[in-house]
Amino acid sequence: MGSVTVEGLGKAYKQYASRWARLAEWVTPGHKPRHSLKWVLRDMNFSVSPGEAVGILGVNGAGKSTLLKIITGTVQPTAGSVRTTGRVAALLELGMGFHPDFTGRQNAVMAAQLLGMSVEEIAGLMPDIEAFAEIGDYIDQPVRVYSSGMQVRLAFAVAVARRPDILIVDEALAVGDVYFQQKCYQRIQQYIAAGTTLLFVTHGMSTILEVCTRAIYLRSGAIAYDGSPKQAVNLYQADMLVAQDQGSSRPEIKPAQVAPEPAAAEQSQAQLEGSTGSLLTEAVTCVDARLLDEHGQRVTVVLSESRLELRLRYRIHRALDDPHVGFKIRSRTGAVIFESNTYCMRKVVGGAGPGALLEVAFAFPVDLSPGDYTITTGLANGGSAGGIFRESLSYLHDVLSFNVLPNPSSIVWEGIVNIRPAVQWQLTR
Ligand SMILES: Nc1ncnc2c1ncn2[C@@H]1O[C@H](COP(=O)(O)OP(=O)(O)OP(=O)(O)O)[C@@H](O)[C@H]1O
Repeated sequence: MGSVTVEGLGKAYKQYASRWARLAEWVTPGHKPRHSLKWVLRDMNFSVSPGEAVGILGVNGAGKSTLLKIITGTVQPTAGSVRTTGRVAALLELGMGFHPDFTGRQNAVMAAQLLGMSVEEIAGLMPDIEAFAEIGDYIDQPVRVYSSGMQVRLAFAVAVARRPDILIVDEALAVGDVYFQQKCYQRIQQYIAAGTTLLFVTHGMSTILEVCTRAIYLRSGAIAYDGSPKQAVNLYQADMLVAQDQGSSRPEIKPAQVAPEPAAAEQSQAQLEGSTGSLLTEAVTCVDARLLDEHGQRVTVVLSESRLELRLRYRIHRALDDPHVGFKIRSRTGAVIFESNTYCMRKVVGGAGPGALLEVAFAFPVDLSPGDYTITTGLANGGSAGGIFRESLSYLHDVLSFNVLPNPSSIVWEGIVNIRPAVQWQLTR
């Protein structure tokens, strides 16, 4: 179950010198060819065994999407063949196949039927689809009013409602927000552990390294490497480096973007309602959570190696003898990159009574690689040397998110944290 065999695969598109050449070919008797063939995939051979998680990488235009579309049957090959065994679920293009005038629920039913599910099975899975997509009442609105992120949420929820034998994902997750991405990665990893085969296209190198057991590196429509994810990523990055040296495809560096200024309390509460794993008690309310840059501006996008400040405000409703506040930063895949709190930082906030307002600011360097991160915050009472608090009073899971952009003067090449190594060398000739 869940295998893919690709033999002698090739794909060519017809290229015409002009629109008229296409028309001329069509109208001339015998359809005299006026096109040349552009081969975008050439002589591909590989097989994927059940349970493998295969990343497919390559620069823009290398042929990744075309390969996945041929495997899922939405594009026909010009040469060769593809065989799959088992149930395939694919997430290729945004809301692919969704009808804009039908509601999310109707589209979900149709999409699930296309995946081979029966009406009864879909009815049974619908609560799970709704819960996973987290789009609330929008499920009964026509898809044309959905944001692109909502479409991805629903499409992914349907694709993974039942564990497929083969799951094919093409960058689609990059559209969703970081909270949803983490949830998707967790589901993907559960399914891989349960035996699902994964074919995964992404430009996120760390994702390939974290999720995949094997990687195929495409260069100009042909397999340049098939093997360890690490080696594939090395090759890809070496090619990118050459391209950058030649002045092309250098990543665009944008200035820090300043977030609009909504009432932060509303933002955190709204976020909170949608987030799972949060803890709310009547002892305290988090009335504000925001990220500020070096100029005191609210931000959601920052440059690697700049500085950030996390500012939190809590209204305290009952006497607390030893309150402490902490936060953790998580990566797109949900891994905790850093966690600490005022207790671990050897700070005594001091007792507070009902009605008090506690404001805490954590300032830190963004020594992180480019990518998406979330922040989870917490307030507890009564620190202990064992690291466990007497009472946890507020825990806002993934209450904020931010995106780190590459800094042109940064030394980071890949990874998650920038450990700023010192370097020394000696060259003896
Ligand atoms: N319908 C089409 N007609 C003509 N050429 C096409 C068509 N679809 C794709 N191509 C070409 O095939 C090549 C491979 O495209 P493909 O989308 O598979 O690349 P990719 O590696 O997925 O790129 P990206 O990372 O930008 O998504 C590109 O040169 C593209 O222009």
